[in-house]
Amino acid sequence: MAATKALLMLENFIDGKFLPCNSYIDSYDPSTGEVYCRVPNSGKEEIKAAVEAARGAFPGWSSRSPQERSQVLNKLADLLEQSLEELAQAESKDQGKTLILARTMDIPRSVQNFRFFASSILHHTSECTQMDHLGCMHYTVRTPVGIAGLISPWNLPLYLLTWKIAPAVAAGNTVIAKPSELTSVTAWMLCKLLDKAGVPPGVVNIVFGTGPRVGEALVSHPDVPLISFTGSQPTAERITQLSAPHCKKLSLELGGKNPAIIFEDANLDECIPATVRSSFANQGEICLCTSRIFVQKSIYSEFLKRFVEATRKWKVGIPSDPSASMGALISKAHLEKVKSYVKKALAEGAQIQCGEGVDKLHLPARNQAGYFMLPTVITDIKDESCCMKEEIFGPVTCVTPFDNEEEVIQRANSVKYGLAATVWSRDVGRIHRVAKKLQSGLVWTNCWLIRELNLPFGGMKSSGIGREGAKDSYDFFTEIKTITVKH
Ligand SMILES: NC(=O)C1=CN([C@@H]2O[C@H](COP(=O)(O)OP(=O)(O)OC[C@H]3O[C@@H](n4cnc5c(N)ncnc54)[C@H](O)[C@@H]3O)[C@@H](O)[C@H]2O)C=CC1
Ligand SMILES: N/C(=C\C=C\C(=O)O)C(=O)O
Repeated sequence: MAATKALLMLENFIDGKFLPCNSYIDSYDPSTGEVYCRVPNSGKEEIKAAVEAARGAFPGWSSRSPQERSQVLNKLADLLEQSLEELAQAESKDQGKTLILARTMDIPRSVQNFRFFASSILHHTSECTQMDHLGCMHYTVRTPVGIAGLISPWNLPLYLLTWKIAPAVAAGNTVIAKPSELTSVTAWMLCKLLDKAGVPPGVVNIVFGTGPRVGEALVSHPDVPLISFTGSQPTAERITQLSAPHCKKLSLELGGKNPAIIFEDANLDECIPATVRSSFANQGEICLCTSRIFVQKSIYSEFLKRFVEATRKWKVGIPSDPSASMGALISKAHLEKVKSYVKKALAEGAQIQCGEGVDKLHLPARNQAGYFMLPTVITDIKDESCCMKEEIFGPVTCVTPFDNEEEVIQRANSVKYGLAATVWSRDVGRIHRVAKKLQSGLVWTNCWLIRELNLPFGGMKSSGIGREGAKDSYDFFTEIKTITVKH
């Protein structure tokens, strides 16, 4: 009889201690479809304990100097970096992404998040004004808000969790974080490093479980005055409703339906590989991924031919395959949802140029039940189609022709989202004009996903409320007060 492998059991981390839970949720390896880990199914009781711990730790942590907090965060960054390979292996297994991506993007960026906020916390200044005729001066001070509730998604698990934990604790808050129940392993591994880095008990508490159960308990708790959330728009709506009676501070980083606009003077040698990457990186499971590609009519046929050829070379493979560009999608339910969009497009008369239903996916026998799908390119689709309006969050992108600048701006802006856009042209004037008119929190021109962490990150319209970055995160995680002194 084959020996059954022991499941990885996670525990909550509250007040510096790992604590078991009364009930657990199964967590799947997306590349095989097998359960490999069990995640605490926490609820109100665990949130109550975490709030007590975070409240107890707040006076000590918030009264430390920025320099002292910075040292701790730098130490944590060093420890994460020393565990880079182990964390990358865990992230790839838990999420389904390629090991290469976890190694080169997710974990390095998690390290960078701590280093970045360890540095930026040292450089904030406050405002001061004078009213000499009244003998007054005025100045502002900022203080940490208190206990920060942080809720993160499954697509970039440690990367997005640390993007919230680092600025919150750098500013002197204590935190209760709830990672996605689908990808909790690297957050649990992070807990093992906190004590060694010098993070006092209760400063960072991580409570695992589902959104409706533990997520809502966190959002509804009256002693958690601030919620930072990254995830879907319907969940953001629910969080907003639950927070309203308490007037909580909210930062909401939500989805996108991001356009790429490709003008006839674009450098296609650069644009095509970058647009394949912007459409399909991380299986298309990044809120910044391109899902509507507008191509000027005169180059449409050439672009499409070359884009489809390049997409067919974007290999889908098991996450550890070094030649794979794409791994497995997060879950069976999500895979089915993404595939259902391709079916809907077909039913509307669209053409599938490559990928789902057209090409064959080759996988090893033990991965046949994994959540894989080929990168898929759709054409001949109307702007009103759900594939052109709704966030699919998978490896599916639509290509459509346009005639002129004015038309394409109007079409690009005709969705409820406004997160990220790319514009490809050699005409500098046009780039500035178009970038300014796009309803989008981020516009990358002649590139994609080059991040400047100092500057605001976030979306407009249904893509969210608030921005994250050096100054924006500091403003969000602190309260400002104006003090007037008459002398
Ligand atoms: N960054 C992004 O833009 C993301 C977008 N999505 C979109 O959302 C769709 C659904 O994915 P989900 O995993 O269901 O996203 P989600 O928005 O439900 O999950 C994100 C986080 O919110 C938590 N959550 C869920 N319901 C909650 C509630 N009622 N109260 C408090 N916290 C709650 C989840 O447990 C998870 O930690 C995806 O297909 C994709 O379109 C998903 C993940 C990230
Ligand atoms: N928020 C997301 C991506 C952020 C990327 C970055 O900060 O570089 C997302 O996919 O949800």
